[in-house]
Amino acid sequence: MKVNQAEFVISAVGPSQYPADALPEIALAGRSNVGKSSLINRMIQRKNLARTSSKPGKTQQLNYYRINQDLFFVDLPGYGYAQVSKTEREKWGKFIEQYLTEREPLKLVLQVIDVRHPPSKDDQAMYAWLKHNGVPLCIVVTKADKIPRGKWQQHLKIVRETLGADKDDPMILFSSELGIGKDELWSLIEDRIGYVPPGTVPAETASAELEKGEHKPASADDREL
Ligand SMILES: Nc1nc2c(ncn2[C@@H]2O[C@H](COP(=O)(O)OP(=O)(O)OP(=O)(O)O)[C@@H](O)[C@H]2O)c(=O)[nH]1
Ligand SMILES: [Mg+2]
Repeated sequence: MKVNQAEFVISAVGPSQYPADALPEIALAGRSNVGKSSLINRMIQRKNLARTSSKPGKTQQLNYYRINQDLFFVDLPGYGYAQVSKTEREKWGKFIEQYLTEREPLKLVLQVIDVRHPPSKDDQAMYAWLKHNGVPLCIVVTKADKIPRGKWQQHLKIVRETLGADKDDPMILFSSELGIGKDELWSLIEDRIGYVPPGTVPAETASAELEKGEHKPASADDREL
């Protein structure tokens, strides 16, 4: 997808604040500091539209970013951040669970995992919970630039095994630093939201034209000798 326009829309703290545009939504879930906001910035090629930080716990609300008039990225607060109080965590947990299970325009959750470490207990619980609730997901294994290329496959295997992921769950290796995986992730998102690039002739129109004979192959008489 060509990103012509990307803008921050709202930090929502409750369903009444979710945008009413009915555009498809792609949400990002993952441990605090794993690189969710950086991933959004890389996908839209902006340095710091989604606020990032080397300190965990930066993203505290559901932050909506509108991309063209095509979709929203929804940056969720990171989980597993010990310094947030237990009551606060429970409150946020309920709010996010509700979003993930009830939000109609939500088309895909990107579960973001750090390539360097086996998925944590929180990652495993999140994966199991998403599957249990039938939420469509893609595992995005990020910070690929932090380990040598020769170790990528081995680490991806550990991620899949530790999560207990199904073999048909999509998994994409990513690096916000270098842009690895960006095109692959866009293709998957486009597929899931049924994106048709501008200027494309829809399949029905093309076949209707063929039926009308507008693209009839040249007859034998027309052929040059
Ligand atoms: N080398 C490298 N660093 C990364 C990558 N992605 C993120 N980082 C760094 O990791 C830190 C955390 O990134 P964020 O994008 O803020 O993480 P987050 O998951 O949004 O964190 P919270 O909002 O706290 O949940 C920052 O210092 C980023 O620069 C990556 O692909 N490669
Ligand atoms: Mg963030």
